[in-house]
Amino acid sequence: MSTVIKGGTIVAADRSYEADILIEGETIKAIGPDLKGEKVIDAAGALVMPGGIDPHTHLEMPFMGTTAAETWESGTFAGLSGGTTMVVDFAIPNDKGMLAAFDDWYGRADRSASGDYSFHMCVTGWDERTFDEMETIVGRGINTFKHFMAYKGALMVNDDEMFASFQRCAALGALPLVHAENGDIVAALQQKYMAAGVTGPEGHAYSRPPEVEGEATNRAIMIADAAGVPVYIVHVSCEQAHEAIRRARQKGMRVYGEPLIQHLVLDETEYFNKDWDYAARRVMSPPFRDKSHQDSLWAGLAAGSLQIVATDHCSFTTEQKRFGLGNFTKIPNGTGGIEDRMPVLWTKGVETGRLTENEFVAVTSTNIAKALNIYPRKGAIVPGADADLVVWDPKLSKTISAASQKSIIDYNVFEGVQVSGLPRYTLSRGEVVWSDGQNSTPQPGRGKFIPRKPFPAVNKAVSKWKELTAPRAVTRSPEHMPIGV
Ligand SMILES: NC(=O)NCCC(=O)O
Ligand SMILES: [Zn+2]
Ligand SMILES: [Zn+2]
Repeated sequence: MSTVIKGGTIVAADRSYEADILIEGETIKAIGPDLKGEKVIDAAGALVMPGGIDPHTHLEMPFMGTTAAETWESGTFAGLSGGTTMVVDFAIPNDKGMLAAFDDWYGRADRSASGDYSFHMCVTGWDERTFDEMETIVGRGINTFKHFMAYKGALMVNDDEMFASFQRCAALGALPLVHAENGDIVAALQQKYMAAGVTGPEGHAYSRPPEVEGEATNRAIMIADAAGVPVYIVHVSCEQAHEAIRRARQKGMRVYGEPLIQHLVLDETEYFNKDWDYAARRVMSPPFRDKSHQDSLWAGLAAGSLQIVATDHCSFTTEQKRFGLGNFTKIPNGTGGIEDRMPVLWTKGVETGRLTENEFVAVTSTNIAKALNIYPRKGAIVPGADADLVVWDPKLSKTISAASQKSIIDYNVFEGVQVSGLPRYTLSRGEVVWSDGQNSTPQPGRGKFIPRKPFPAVNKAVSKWKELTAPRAVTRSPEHMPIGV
């Protein structure tokens, strides 16, 4: 079966141009004028872009004594409705280790995902089994390992554990990811504010100030440099963290920075809302910041010091958030955004002139595919690529509302935000899986695991340079040595 997408403007990360796209089976066959296919998709007046990739989700994540309520079925379908055709979720090893975690995550995604997916594997401690299992995990198609510098007593790793894991990543051609917040300081500040009677969601924001994130970001970067490996900092929320990334990149270090759509658009005043539920629903780590930090993140995306926009979609119901009534440290951390990332970024970014349409494609898809080593199978409109495509209609608009969303959560942190720019159609490997106004439904089990090979180039370059510039012993001939000592 062949399909042609007709009459649209292709928007890629590097340019925009008018052409049709011919799809055969699951992949792009040809790009050019006047192409013909058995089925025609109308893209007149629309932009055709690579499907969005959300590199940071936590679907059905067991966390803080509960499990994120957004499921693989609802989450991936919500993503497709907003133009996201692939997600990368975080597998968390329990006592049974990484291989069991992989099987667990794979089993649920395989049964339920409507769109394609991959996983990052979390490193939550360090021992011989972890060392060995990392290699097996790379063999299973995972090239990224996540480290939490926060969540003391749960997921947090210390510097020595992180350094050991980063060295292992370097050896395996894998990329370490880091949640950068100083977990010791956060734990101390949590106690301080609770003791002072600040028990509501605002205490969450007070206990995680930007300095705590900036310090940890800088430390993670330095540890990666010492280990001779690139590093990817997730959910960069503030100028302090952005500054550390900018500084490192200026020195030639390979550091990637990922702000979230939430941090770009929502600010800390959300936590001061008089309605406890309203504020608690917005509790996530790092917390929302003030407008000056938002300006820094937008500038970073335009300047290239930040390259990726994600969601960290980790959605809990209001009932789950209420576990933290009377103690903000018990409010499950996480917010949603998978459905709204692309429309909100388009509206607040491209429609305002903060981003070009090509930068939009870069930060929602192409840069991510490159950073995760699945380019150009994903993130590109070229012959041979998977036909994951969005026919994006800049004239379609809506007001975001929990009442009409595809996500199964009972609220939406973007409630009331007006967006213009939405998918007219979303295609996943050649099939229309979302069609505006047509009652599209989830197709659980349709999504495929996308294996990701180790990095051939960047890790090799970093370790080669490290080796060339490594400190070496000075060779001294006997006449330059003291005698008789
Ligand atoms: N971000 C957040 O608050 N929850 C999800 C887990 C994480 O990424 O830290
Ligand atoms: Zn995190
Ligand atoms: Zn996360």
